[in-house]
Amino acid sequence: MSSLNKPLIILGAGGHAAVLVDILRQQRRDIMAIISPGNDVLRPVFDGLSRWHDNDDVLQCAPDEVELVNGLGSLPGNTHRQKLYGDFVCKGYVFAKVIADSAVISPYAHLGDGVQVLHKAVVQAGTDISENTIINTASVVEHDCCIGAHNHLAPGSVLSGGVHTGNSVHISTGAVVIQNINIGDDVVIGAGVTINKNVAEAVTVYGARPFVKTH
Ligand SMILES: CC(=O)SCCNC(=O)CCNC(=O)[C@H](O)C(C)(C)COP(=O)(O)OP(=O)(O)OC[C@H]1O[C@@H](n2cnc3c(N)ncnc32)[C@H](O)[C@@H]1OP(=O)(O)O
Repeated sequence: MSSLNKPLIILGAGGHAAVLVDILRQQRRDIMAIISPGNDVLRPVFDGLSRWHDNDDVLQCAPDEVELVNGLGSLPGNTHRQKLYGDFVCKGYVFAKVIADSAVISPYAHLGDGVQVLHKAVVQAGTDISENTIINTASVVEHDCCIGAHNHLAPGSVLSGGVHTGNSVHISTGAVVIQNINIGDDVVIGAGVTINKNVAEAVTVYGARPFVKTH
């Protein structure tokens, strides 16, 4: 169970982490540190925050003293974000939810630990979103959807009512899924694609295939 009061440690210091820290600073959340293992040039949004260099630096804090924020972004085929989440959950740590103030979340939706809902995203009533999933900027998850763990709904993607996704699904920027579709585990839906049939697990769907129907 996550709390709004515990100090946060941000794992990662790239573009996705920058968006999250921006949201959290606007909400005046207590950020204890960001962890940036490399020699990245730090962005202005991180100014004034303590910088740690190793993910294991988290272990100096007991799991009940802090909450973690998964600052790694998610692209098709890259499992670092999911692995990082699993490694720290196994050690007893909890990942905080990050919800932008401009997001619209129904009180009748359920969000799992570590779910991130970014600016202008909408999550409608009856929807369930499992752990460590990103609902990215301006994406829409309509009523009664069931979204698996470790999904990434990239910016501007739209899931109509009653869509079910498995775990580790990536729905790319601007993709659209019509109502009551089932999408299997480990699927990638390409940018801008419209999905109107169920998708079996572990496939990538991309490219335009317009139909022309005579009236
Ligand atoms: C805040 C953020 O930035 S979050 C990150 C958002 N980014 C995303 O969501 C990533 C989206 N990625 C995609 O859509 C990718 O194109 C994928 C994953 C669907 C496919 O990637 P790959 O398997 O590497 O395919 P690849 O790039 O080799 O393209 C193969 C062919 O399909 C075409 N193609 C690839 N994706 C698409 C697409 N979405 N729509 C139409 N055509 C496409 C390519 O142009 C290429 O055609 P060509 O051979 O005639 O040149």
